[in-house]
Amino acid sequence: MSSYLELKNINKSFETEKEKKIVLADINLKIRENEFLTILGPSGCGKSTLLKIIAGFSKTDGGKLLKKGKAIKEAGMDRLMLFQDFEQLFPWQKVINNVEFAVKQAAKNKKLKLSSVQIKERALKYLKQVKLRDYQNYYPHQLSGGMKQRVALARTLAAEAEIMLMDEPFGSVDSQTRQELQQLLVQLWQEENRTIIFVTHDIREAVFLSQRIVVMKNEPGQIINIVENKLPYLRKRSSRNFNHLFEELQSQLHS
Ligand SMILES: Nc1ncnc2c1ncn2[C@@H]1O[C@H](COP(=O)(O)OP(=O)(O)OP(=O)(O)O)[C@@H](O)[C@H]1O
Repeated sequence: MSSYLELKNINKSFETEKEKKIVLADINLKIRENEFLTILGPSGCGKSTLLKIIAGFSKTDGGKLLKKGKAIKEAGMDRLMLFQDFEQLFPWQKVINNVEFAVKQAAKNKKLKLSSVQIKERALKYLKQVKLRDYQNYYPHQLSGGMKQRVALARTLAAEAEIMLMDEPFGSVDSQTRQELQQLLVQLWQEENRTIIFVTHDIREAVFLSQRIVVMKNEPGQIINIVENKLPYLRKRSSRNFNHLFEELQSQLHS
């Protein structure tokens, strides 16, 4: 398997006044370019910690993170995180300016000179993709939670992050909006060449979204299985195969 991103023997512990707690133990994982990978596991198994290590926000106790064979030790614009929190946009900027900010960052990174018209055009392209073009002049506080997550999604796309690290981004929205956002994300992933690493504890979300599902267990956080999900997109939540995979994953998580 060609490996784009590789986690090699990653270990992580946190020290508190009382004890040293091993959170991640010997994590080994190869991630393919442009794949949609989900990390599924119970609360506290270290999913967010693992994502932060990939983002370069959190140091490991040992092990390596490699991208195309080269060690990466710091955060970079190639790996951006999207969180559950609705308040990840700049509240003082309109929707369009939030996205333009990311377009400018991406251009700066590539040493590309863009005119203000070009910057706006690019930002609008991403807002159109998340179906929020008509809300370009709204401020974040004038949007619903699901809309804010769509702007955050547009901003990550506009930043041209090759790797999108998503930490339960739809965890705070109602179930109908959540399903709509899941469908939108699959569509965006199919349109854009991005690698997505998505953290969730929701089995159905993992089955709906991803090509591979990394199943983790608790105390210490370890990978217990990696499941290939070959169900054709767009997945039907009511289908027999969908529910079969759901049950298989459920039994793995509870074993
Ligand atoms: N900064 C920290 N200091 C001490 N312990 C921490 C810190 N960050 C995380 N932990 C501990 O690491 C463990 C894993 O936390 P993490 O947030 O990665 O789990 P998770 O699988 O993402 O959980 P959830 O699904 O509930 O968000 C937990 O026991 C948590 O208390």
